[in-house]
Amino acid sequence: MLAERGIHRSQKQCHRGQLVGITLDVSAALLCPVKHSKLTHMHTRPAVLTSLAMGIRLSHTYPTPAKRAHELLSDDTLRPLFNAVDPSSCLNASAAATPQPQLTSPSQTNLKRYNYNTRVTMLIIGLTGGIATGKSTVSSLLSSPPNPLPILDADVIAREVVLPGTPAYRAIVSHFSPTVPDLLEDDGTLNRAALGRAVFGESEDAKRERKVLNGITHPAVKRALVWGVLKAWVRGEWAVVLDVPLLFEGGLDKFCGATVLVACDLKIQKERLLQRNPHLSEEEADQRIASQLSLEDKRRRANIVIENDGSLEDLERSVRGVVEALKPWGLVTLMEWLIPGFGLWMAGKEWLMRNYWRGERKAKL
Ligand SMILES: CC(C)(COP(=O)(O)OP(=O)(O)OC[C@H]1O[C@@H](n2cnc3c(N)ncnc32)[C@H](O)[C@@H]1O)[C@@H](O)C(=O)NCCC(=O)NCCS
Ligand SMILES: Nc1ncnc2c1ncn2[C@@H]1O[C@H](COP(=O)(O)OP(=O)(O)OP(=O)(O)O)[C@@H](O)[C@H]1O
Repeated sequence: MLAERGIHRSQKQCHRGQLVGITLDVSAALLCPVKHSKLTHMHTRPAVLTSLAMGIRLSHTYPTPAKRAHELLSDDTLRPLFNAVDPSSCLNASAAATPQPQLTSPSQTNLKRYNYNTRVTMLIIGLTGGIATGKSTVSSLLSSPPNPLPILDADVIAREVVLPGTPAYRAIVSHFSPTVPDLLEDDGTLNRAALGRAVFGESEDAKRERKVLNGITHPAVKRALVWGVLKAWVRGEWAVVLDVPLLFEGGLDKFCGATVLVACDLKIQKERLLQRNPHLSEEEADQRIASQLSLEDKRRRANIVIENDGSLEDLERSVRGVVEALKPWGLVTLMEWLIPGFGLWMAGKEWLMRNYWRGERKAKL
């Protein structure tokens, strides 16, 4: 069923910017000879030496999260998931031309371009979505047992880097205090509602001020994310989740092995936003939504789309499916470490495909 729908071809599209992965993998080979020597000496030594000498990572291409999901779930369970694949994302022209059945349930996981190259050391999962679509809810599910993943939440970090005394705080006060009179609370912290009113919206002024605020906060947020990723890698996590609302806008998706979008209908998004932030007027809610790349654009860019229009139970089910699909395959991992030629072949293939795919992407956007 999956092959008919061209799902198998779409893997060529998702070999994307993985400099972090490459660096981590080469570093792993350099730093972890002990770990590798736990495997058969005769085989692992040439594997490690080859990867070091060539300076090429032994990539982890898992062409088959979908196949894995297929094995775990029945065809009936999977059908609604794969029905949701955007035909334009398939390379297979005949599959793209096939009429696509409509979504059959309100909350589904859209697994597309599913070959999110997991790697020896750690998979970086970029979690994003529009404002109030449910990223934090998904994050908390991902960080819960039985398979808790470490989460780096950009919103939380963005709050920390603007605490009084930080360079970002000083820069914000210096730039915004002349135009935002109520910029500071009594205790000296930023009045976030007032700052929000100054930067959200589609007017030229708001756009300019948002650019300034992003220019101040984003470098600090990115630095904190890099540290967080390194710490997770040192701890030996198999994956780390970057919960970043502006993942695509800020170009951070280039460093992710997989990108997961939490999306929902615009009307539901606005309702959830107003319910969660009752101090916002309808107009302010619209302005916040309009300050981000549209969900349609994000849908086109993401590897996985979680449609969060249904209940929390639906969402929980979708998240479980995503984790299963992303989990590494032990056998391929072992093969790549044991057989250097196989690992190198995978790395070369990936390099070619990544470049090919990036060309495609530029042409499409
Ligand atoms: C403007 C600020 C003060 C408003 O604070 P407030 O407490 O009302 O909102 P909060 O920070 O909780 O953000 C809520 C949501 O708004 C959206 N959002 C926040 N900043 C931005 C932005 N610069 N552009 C577009 N959307 C944004 C995100 O979806 C975020 O999840 C604050 O959002 C901020 O400092 N933004 C700049 C830093 C940033 O870009 N943060 C996002 C993660 S990198
Ligand atoms: N499936 C769902 N059913 C009902 N309510 C939901 C569902 N998913 C999320 N919500 C609610 O919607 C609101 C927004 O969700 P959440 O805070 O997770 O969004 P977010 O994308 O992280 O928002 P932000 O971009 O502002 O950080 C919350 O009040 C949450 O409880």
